[in-house]
Amino acid sequence: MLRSCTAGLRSIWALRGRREGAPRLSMDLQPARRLFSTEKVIHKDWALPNPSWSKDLKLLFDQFMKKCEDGSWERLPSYKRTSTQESEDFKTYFLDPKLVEEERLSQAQLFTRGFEDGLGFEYVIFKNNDEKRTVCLFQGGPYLQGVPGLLHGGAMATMIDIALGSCTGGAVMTANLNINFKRPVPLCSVVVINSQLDKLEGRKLFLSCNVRSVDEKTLYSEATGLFIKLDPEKSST
Ligand SMILES: CCCCCCCCCCCCCCCC(=O)SCCNC(=O)CCNC(=O)[C@H](O)C(C)(C)COP(=O)(O)OP(=O)(O)OC[C@H]1O[C@@H](n2cnc3c(N)ncnc32)[C@H](O)[C@@H]1OP(=O)(O)O
Repeated sequence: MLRSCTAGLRSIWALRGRREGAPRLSMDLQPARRLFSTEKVIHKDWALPNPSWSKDLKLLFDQFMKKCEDGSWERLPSYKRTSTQESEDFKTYFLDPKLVEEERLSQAQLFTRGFEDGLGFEYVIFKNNDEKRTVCLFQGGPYLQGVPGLLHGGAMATMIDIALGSCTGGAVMTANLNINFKRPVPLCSVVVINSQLDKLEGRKLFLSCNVRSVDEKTLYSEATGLFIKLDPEKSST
């Protein structure tokens, strides 16, 4: 595990070195091309393998991609920024434009996707629509440390929230999240989050999940969540 983490860090440093050189090169580019490359970063799908992914993560990814071939499972793409349509949909609920300046909003991005490759949240979610469940493959990088050598519980809570939320679809918000942390998660290891929709009651979605090691022998956490479908008649702010 330690070796794969060190190897991961080495490839991260290699990537960082390359990226640090990138702005100098782009100085020569025409503005239109610069805009194009920025657009490419914004629209990049981050739920795909990169050099920081460990052997375990790549292996599981390949297994689930196979399951997608007959259409029973789908890989959910993941972007740094919400699409214009999604942002517009959410504005229906959060109407007060004074809350966040437009300029700040234009810089906004999903914080799980704000890290350099391998340093933060590396994850991909697969969804089985018929069974109303998802599987999230997650590798927490070195910047997510809490207790030395271990993943921060808040990072785990974030991934659990996202994993549970991926079982819902549409405009929902987390109203309640309960987590039992049973075993600490080693930093840079891969965990599997199995989530399911247990019950739908009006606008309330009751969900649960468990977090296990790749070999399924270690149960790291169990959680339940309540998500509420937003009511267009109500403003939440
Ligand atoms: C559109 C396209 C989307 C695409 C998008 C893509 C985004 C790319 C992925 C990003 C993924 C990031 C995932 C981040 C997910 C967060 O981080 S969400 C942020 C954290 N959560 C919050 O800030 C929520 C704050 N709370 C609220 O805004 C409001 O309380 C809520 C949750 C919207 C509910 O308010 P409300 O609509 O007025 O509902 P309300 O009438 O109070 O309650 C409805 C029912 O739920 C019950 N209820 C409400 N809260 C609770 C509670 N805490 N416990 C128990 N019961 C409760 C009520 O008792 C009521 O029950 P019934 O009487 O109907 O039986």
